[in-house]
Amino acid sequence: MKGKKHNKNLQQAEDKKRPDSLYPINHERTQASRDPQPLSNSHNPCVRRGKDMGSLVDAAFVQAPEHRPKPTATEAVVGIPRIDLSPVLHSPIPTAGGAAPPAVSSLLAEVEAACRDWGFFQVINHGVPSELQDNIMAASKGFFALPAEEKWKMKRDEVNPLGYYDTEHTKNVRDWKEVFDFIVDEVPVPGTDEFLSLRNRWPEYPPGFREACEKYAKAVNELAFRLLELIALTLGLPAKRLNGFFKDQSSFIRLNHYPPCPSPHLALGVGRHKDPGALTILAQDDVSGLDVKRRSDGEWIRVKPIPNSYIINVGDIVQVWSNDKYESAEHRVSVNSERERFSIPFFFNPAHYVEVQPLEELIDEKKSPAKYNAYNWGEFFKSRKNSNFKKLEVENTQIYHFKKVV
Ligand SMILES: O=C(O)CCC(=O)C(=O)O
Ligand SMILES: [Fe+2]
Repeated sequence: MKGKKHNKNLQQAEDKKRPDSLYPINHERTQASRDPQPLSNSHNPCVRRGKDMGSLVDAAFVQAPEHRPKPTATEAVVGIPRIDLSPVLHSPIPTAGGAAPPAVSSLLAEVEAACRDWGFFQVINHGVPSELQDNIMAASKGFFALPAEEKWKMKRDEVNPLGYYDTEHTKNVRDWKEVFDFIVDEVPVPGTDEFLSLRNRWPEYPPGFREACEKYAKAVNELAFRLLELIALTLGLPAKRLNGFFKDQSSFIRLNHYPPCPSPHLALGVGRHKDPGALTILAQDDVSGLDVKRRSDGEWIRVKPIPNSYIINVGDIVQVWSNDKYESAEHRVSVNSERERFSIPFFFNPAHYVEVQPLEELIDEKKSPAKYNAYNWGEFFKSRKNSNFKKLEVENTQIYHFKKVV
């Protein structure tokens, strides 16, 4: 993989061959891809080093040719909208959009256009103290730098999907990353099974890890509710119309670490996907990598990091609630061979028992009938988590499975 000539040969072979035949793959490796094993390199858990292999990308990570990133990222002249939240930072959000002061009305218009045209936007002046973001980033870096044995003490299993994990698959291709997940509200929810009554795992090292995570979660949770209320207003609903769904919320935070990748043109940090929850609030460091699929032409657009901002995207649940007024946009994470990248998404999810369906106020049986059948969020979440845990032969649950046939 090191020599230029070898790279060139790989490049030429790319579009002609299936991914599995790109490398000198022996049967043992292919088998290992089907049944992921813990990897032993603590600094770069995705790279396998072997006598005969140098440091190659395991076949499990290789994307099909049509899903591989282009050698250079596209940075749009007009990228995802940047929205200044200061009009609602220090004053309460009005209960109805119509009664809003002019600065809030124009903010609502910006949020509405961003959700409609991109499904993504960046926010500045969001109210989360930068110190909390710095602390959790430092905690995340400290944790992922631990020896593999230490991280495995926190390893996720089939009963409790929280904690450390380095073999997640997106659409059945392994992601070039390691993660640590924790839930925001650790309250037992009556009537839920073991899988859904989640308990956080907290590592002993680095010191202060838990405190940094919990303080950060509290602050971003406030931002999440503020965004939810703005979105409700843009749908012509009372500001707090959606808040009830988040009593007993199942939101969780993920610490993502994308190590440098020797073949960034073949693998992805996270394969293309749409977030299944309501909203995602993402902090990223200064290494770019998030690509959003532009709705107008299907082009992958790289999101430029803005220090101390958040990237917001609407998830599948907002798509269903809004009956397709807003669509959850496809995105992915590209990796690079030089620098590791850290990101921290907050997945704002309702209670497990919520039945997700188009909001009745937005439905008119004649003019705009409901486009989705109701589905249970807990069941959906569970089937998604199970499919990310193992490589399956079939596609996992998607909201279009609940789309009504008209
Ligand atoms: O790391 C990122 O920029 C995005 C990660 C992401 O899309 C996800 O974890 O769902
Ligand atoms: Fe995502």
